[in-house]
Amino acid sequence: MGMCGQTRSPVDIGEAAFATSLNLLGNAVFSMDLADATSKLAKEFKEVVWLIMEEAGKPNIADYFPMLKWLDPQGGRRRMSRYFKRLFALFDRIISERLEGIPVSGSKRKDDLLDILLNLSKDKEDMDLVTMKHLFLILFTAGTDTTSNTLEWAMAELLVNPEKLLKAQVELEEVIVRGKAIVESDIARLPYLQAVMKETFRMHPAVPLLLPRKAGANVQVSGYTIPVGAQIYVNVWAIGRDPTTWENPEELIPERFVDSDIDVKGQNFELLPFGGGRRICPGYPLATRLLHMMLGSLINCFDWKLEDGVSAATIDMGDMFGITLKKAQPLQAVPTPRNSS
Ligand code: HEM
Repeated sequence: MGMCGQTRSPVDIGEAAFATSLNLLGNAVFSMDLADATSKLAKEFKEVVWLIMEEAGKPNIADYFPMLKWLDPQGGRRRMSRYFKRLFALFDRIISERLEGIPVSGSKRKDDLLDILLNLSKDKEDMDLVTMKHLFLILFTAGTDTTSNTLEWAMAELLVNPEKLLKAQVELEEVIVRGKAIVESDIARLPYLQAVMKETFRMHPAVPLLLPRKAGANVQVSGYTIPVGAQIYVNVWAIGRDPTTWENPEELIPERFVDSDIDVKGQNFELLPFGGGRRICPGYPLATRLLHMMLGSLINCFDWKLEDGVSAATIDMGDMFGITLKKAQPLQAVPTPRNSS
């Protein structure tokens, strides 16, 4: 980012955010920098997680015509099992190096998730290596793309609404210092930044239909019968843009969340980007912290403009529907370092 700032060249915001999320998760789980461009293992890891997310987002005709499932007409299942094998081979390598006591290069490891699970596995039979690897799989797939897509949308919305970007930057200058990265303890003192994040969650929920659920019994909801066994999708994208709930739902108005009690913890049904109830996203406390820190730091350390030839009027703000809601055209933006005041 700093280099792009010096050469005034554009940054692919989604890609930078993906690498950052992978790096933060990699540190928490394995004490490893999985975005390290010089590490072969990190490169392979990043590539496989990216391929899995790409594949998971592709529409599959067999989902609409289940009798075609066994045929795997688009080859998605075959490709996905190849990617899972590659990722599990990487997990195997990381786990066996840890068991053999090989130190993690360049890191001061202290009770990361892998250590905790390995210790747990000594007493608990059901915490075996297979369970661990599946847990890592879900953490890395559920935690990276969702976070990076949300950050990309937040930046895109601020770049097409420069007056909101300026307002967020002014708040940061007043509360922190201009040009400084923000830390977790700063977040509580930045209500406008929090409101920008909530507005982004409302307009661009990363998992637009949540994860599918199955009705456990026949139920009546608003006069409709939902039969036992039916697959249920909750369209939080549509809920976030419902004009009977939100005034001017297509506009970015973070102010609607300033002095409002509405939060993303599953209690306010008009804003459910992380779902709710027993299956609410377990990563939401981590994701919200990461997002505030990433967005706050990006806009406090740099001024931003859209790449040459693109303006707020011409930028493509369309989304690409997949398992996560991605910006169809990757956001390219040019940073200029902001000097500390
Ligand atoms: C902006 C970031 C994120 C968003 C919007 C998001 C959203 C969601 C949603 C909507 C669900 C399904 C909940 C439901 O159906 O009620 C989910 C599940 C899940 N998320 Fe997240 N998530 C994010 C980040 C993360 C992170 C950082 C992690 C972990 C590191 C994570 C781990 C998980 C896991 C493990 C599940 C499955 C839970 C289960 O099946 O019970 N997520 N997430």
